[in-house]
Amino acid sequence: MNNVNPKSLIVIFGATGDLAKRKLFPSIYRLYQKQKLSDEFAIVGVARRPLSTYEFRRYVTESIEEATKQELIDESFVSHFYYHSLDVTSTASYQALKTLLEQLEETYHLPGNRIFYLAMAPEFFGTITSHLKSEGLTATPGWKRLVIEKPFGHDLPSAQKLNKEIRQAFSEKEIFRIDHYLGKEMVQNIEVIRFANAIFEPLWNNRFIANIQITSSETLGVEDRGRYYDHSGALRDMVQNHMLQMVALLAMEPPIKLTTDDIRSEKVKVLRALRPMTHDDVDNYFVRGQYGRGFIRGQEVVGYREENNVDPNSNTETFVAGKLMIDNFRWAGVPFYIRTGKRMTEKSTKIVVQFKDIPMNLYYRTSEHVHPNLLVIHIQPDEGITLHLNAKKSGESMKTTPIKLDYCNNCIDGLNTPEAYEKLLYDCMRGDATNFTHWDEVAASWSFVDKISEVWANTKAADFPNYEAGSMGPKQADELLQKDGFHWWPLNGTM
Ligand SMILES: NC(=O)C1=CN([C@@H]2O[C@H](COP(=O)(O)OP(=O)(O)OC[C@H]3O[C@@H](n4cnc5c(N)ncnc54)[C@H](OP(=O)(O)O)[C@@H]3O)[C@@H](O)[C@H]2O)C=CC1
Ligand SMILES: O=C1O[C@H](COP(=O)(O)O)[C@@H](O)[C@H](O)[C@H]1O
Repeated sequence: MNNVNPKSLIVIFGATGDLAKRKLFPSIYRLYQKQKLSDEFAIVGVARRPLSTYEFRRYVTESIEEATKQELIDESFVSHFYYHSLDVTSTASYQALKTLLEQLEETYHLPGNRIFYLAMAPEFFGTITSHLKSEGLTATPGWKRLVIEKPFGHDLPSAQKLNKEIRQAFSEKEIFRIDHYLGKEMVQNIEVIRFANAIFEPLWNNRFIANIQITSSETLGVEDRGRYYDHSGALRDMVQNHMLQMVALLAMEPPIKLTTDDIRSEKVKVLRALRPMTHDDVDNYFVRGQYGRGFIRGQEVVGYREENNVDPNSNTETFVAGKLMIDNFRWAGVPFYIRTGKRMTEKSTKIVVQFKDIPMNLYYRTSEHVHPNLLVIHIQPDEGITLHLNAKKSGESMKTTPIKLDYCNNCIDGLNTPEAYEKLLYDCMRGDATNFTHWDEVAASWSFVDKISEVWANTKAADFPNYEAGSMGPKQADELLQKDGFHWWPLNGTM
């Protein structure tokens, strides 16, 4: 396949914001360095503040230098960047933007392929797409694509409303809903580990797997996103999208082919097979937490309720643990435990697949306990796979000892492992939507999550804050597994 993208023009709405600065500009630069962009490309940044194109180029350069911690060597790169000041809520300046796009397409000999990237607050998504259409910016001789950031709605009804709005201007095939976890190297590796290895797929079911644990922990607090986060919480911010996407990839049936539609349709089936929570189930299956004061790497940090733009009596959860059951033939009876939170002990995303115990312990006289086999998929910061087995303890007669077979992905690729946004942008430019979420996945995820948020919205969490910053969350999250005879496997590799 040709590794260079088709000639296209990218319009970034929200070009002066945090996402553009930290993720999008550095990713475009890396694609340029790797010669994955066509020689002729143009990027137009859009935001309200009045900047000249010269000032914007300076800003892009600084953003990239800050992100890559290197001086931007290739000056010609930023000469492809242009700026247009516009308030997206008013149609007044869309015509001038249209003229700019047409001029650039002429200058760069572009065939009219346009990517509209909405790196802006979600309340603007519907307005922007409607104005793009009414002002004629979507009427282009080439293809058009819309990249849309999360959150995609706040619940199912708002997501449906938003979807209806953007579908007035873009078809489902033209919409690329970003879930940046799907761009992570080891998340993409889940399919390969499962479907390219004869030893796993036969065991990948309720006859051999005891439970699956997915943890995504962060040490950061809400930082400067209190205004958004206090209305969202961890359930909407992390579970509805990233966590459920990982569940879907782990649990889906092998797709007929590795095409976008085949993979997505298998993922949707999993999300639809999630056992819906009844009002009474929520307390038994889900745990919420909110951090109080504590220490992160020896530094004292404030509690969630003391953060900027957070209600001092906030009932918003910054931690969620849950037990999901997938009611289908393959997974009946196997709990999928998920856990995610802010201000936890360490920054780590890991999946642990715990296999069932051997039917009988032949070594009970010499080894009281034979360690369960575990397959650990390290998503971040270290990327790799560890298989936990048992072997004979050296020098001892038939005594077992746990051993690990380790594969480290980023030890080989090191800093060259492409960043999630880099890969997703590249996919979008090539029109590959596999690692973006289809509307059906979004809808099924909201249906599941809405039941939990409804219950939580109507019941105040009496014990908030219920975990200390720097800990692994409230004790109820441990009890969730203890009730089933399991425990969370530690993240630091000591099993
Ligand atoms: N930041 C992150 O790490 C992540 C962000 N996201 C999502 O990405 C999106 C953007 O987030 P983020 O970059 O953090 O947001 P910021 O608040 O940092 O940036 C918002 C951008 O929108 C522009 N803007 C605001 N109002 C208008 C308007 N009326 N007309 C034109 N431009 C406007 C702002 O520029 P100006 O003030 O000059 O108009 C700014 O460029 C959100 O949907 C967020 O949820 C998702 C995952 C991670
Ligand atoms: O989407 C989000 O993800 C980040 C965590 O992403 P990661 O790649 O650093 O694991 C989270 O901090 C943020 O709250 C959420 O909106």
